[in-house]
Amino acid sequence: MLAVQNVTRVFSGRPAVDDISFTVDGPAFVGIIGRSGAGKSTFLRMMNRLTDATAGRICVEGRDILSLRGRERRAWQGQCAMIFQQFNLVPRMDVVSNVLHGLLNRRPVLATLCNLWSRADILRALEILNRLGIAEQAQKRAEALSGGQQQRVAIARALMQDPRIILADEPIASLDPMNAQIVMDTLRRINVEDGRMVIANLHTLDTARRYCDRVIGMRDGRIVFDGSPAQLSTGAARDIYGADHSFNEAATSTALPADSAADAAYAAQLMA
Ligand SMILES: Nc1ncnc2c1ncn2[C@@H]1O[C@H](COP(=O)(O)OP(=O)(O)OP(=O)(O)O)[C@@H](O)[C@H]1O
Repeated sequence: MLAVQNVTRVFSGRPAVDDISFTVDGPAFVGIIGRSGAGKSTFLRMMNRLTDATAGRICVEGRDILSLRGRERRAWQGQCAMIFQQFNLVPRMDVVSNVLHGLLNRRPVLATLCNLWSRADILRALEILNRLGIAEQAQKRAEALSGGQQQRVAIARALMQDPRIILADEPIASLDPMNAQIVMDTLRRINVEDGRMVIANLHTLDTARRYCDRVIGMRDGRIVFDGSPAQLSTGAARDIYGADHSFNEAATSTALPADSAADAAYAAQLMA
């Protein structure tokens, strides 16, 4: 499904991503970990063509998406939705309009400027919000929601694009542990239930171990680990983070609560 072949991105003579290659066969949940500056965001930005690569190919079902131009490039950007650490919602706009903005690059500019959405689009946005457990927030301004709710709105906006791949750049880095768990559970559901590939840059090892099928470790622009969560030992993590023997895993932990009341309530909602 995805083949990353010898991809490099150089900024001012220095490689931010340095000749990386890997393949993913199905709609897996892939976590990318590594210290700040390892090249994780640059890779995601090349995947969705926000940043050009200096060299290499990224093939999705046989098509090199790095070579797409103009309309084809924009169509590709619609197929791989991006989720950001800071949610990137329009704060003063209501939730459902924020979700509808996932359709931006599919409709005429004038219709968007006049806020003209079809009934079918609005119903779909509400359906997605309902699926993510935040339908009752639909009419509130985005800025009135908690961080975790805002990130779920951002996920809803991404789903509105009906993407094949979801790229999440540190999606829980601004959230408290409970909301971090809710957002990660939501991404996992979308991965499992819809069969959409998720590639998430993560800053905590325990999150990568708990949610990912596969973990890629980057250091100085290169892949230094590629394996299952079970293979991600403390020693492997030490290599990825370039740390010495004093490396303490707790420093990369969100300390997710395993059985808090909020988790139980969310789990009940998922099973309803
Ligand atoms: N637009 C740019 N211009 C110049 N250098 C850049 C640019 N974007 C990224 N870099 C550099 O590329 C390297 C990798 O950055 P990148 O943001 O990809 O790392 P990261 O692993 O995502 O780190 P973080 O977790 O802090 O976001 C860094 O040295 C960064 O300074």
